[in-house]
Amino acid sequence: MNKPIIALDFASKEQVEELLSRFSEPLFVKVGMELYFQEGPDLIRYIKSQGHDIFLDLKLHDIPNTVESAMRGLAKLGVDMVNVHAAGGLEMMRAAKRGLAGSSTKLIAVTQLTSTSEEEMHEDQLVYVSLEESVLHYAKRAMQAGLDGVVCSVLEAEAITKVCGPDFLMVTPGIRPASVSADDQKRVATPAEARVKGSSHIVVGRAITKSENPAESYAQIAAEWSGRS
Ligand SMILES: O=C(O)c1cc(=O)[nH]c(=O)n1[C@@H]1O[C@H](COP(=O)(O)O)[C@@H](O)[C@H]1O
Repeated sequence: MNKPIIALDFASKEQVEELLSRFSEPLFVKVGMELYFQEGPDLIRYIKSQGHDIFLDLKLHDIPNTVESAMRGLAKLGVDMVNVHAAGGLEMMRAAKRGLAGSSTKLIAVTQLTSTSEEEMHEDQLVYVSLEESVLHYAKRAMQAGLDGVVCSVLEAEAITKVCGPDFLMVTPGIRPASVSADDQKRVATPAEARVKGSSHIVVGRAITKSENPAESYAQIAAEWSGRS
């Protein structure tokens, strides 16, 4: 069972140090735009020096040439996973993969954000299919482009496995233990539901980082995710 990925949605290295100081084991952490835009590659090198795996979540979405060049730069950081928006298209995803050639960094594509409801997808994107159909379409395109998997919600995981097979990564944010508020997330599920529905990884931010005792919350979530509780 892969470790839960902790979303380090912080504004500074000091906050990262404070959180990491509460753990004694190697973690899988996610660095997103908020943190990376303020602390940059030095922070990535720092987290790696502490022995943690990193998902660098910058959700690239641009013309293929720009994405390929950006990925060539990110490949040098030696992170474990990066992502693009599947909405950037098949050619953009292929370009992203070319940019990572020679590195072992996994590349995944965001399908529909877990903060998006079906109604919002219709209104904002004028995409008039079901949300699951849209996510499945993006998953198929990501697979066709040779990517390692997708970011999706737990609610679509079973349908994606049927089409893309069990080895295709399904990294699922929008994870909330039963007692925790959904905040801005619309398509949420518990760690246990993620296991049952076949997620390969869960991403958990606020349920850990805003908790009174992050290490204890992490341990509870990891136990539920792995079926030990
Ligand atoms: O790519 C992501 O990581 C991502 C995709 C998505 O569809 N939904 C989503 O919530 N995320 C990220 O996952 C994390 C979820 O954080 P919490 O809602 O606090 O658990 C945030 O860092 C989001 O940026």
